[in-house]
Amino acid sequence: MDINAVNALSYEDFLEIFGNVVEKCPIIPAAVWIHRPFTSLADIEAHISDFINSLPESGKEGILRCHPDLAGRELQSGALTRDSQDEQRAAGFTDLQPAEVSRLRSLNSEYKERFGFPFVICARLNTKRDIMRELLQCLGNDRAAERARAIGEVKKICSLRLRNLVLSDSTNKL
Ligand SMILES: NC(=O)N[C@H]1NC(=O)NC1=O
Repeated sequence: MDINAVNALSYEDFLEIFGNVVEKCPIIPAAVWIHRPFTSLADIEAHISDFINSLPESGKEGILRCHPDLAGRELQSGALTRDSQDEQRAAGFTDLQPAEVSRLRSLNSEYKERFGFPFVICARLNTKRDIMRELLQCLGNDRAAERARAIGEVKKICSLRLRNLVLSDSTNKL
């Protein structure tokens, strides 16, 4: 869909289509609706980013807590959102060996205990090996640094989800 088609959507249809660009946080696309008409895909992305930046630190952590664990029980039971399922598959998490699953789960638990929110990383931009390395490294960060890094990853995930839904400006020109 191009940006004109996005701007022509009803509020309900906009939320139906864009409701999960930030995992399980439909309030975010709902909040940026007020900025229509959007001038481009980058414009929608910038409004989402500004909205997230405007939240108090507790709100940012709330966004992080909406994210499922990588290779967690929801992946195993098929309870992930379609977006998450596709992203975790792309990073190779549907094909882990049992030993890799238990290692990852134990590191995820340690991380959650330390920071109070799950480890979040843009799965589409990393291999499972990168992700394991990053998770180990991040365990040494302090909470504020980790919150900021993870929110940066939420924005990358959002950007890729938006690109799946809206043609970019350069594509529009083709
Ligand atoms: N925890 C976490 O990073 N989850 C995710 N990352 C991603 O790209 N999709 C997710 O569900």
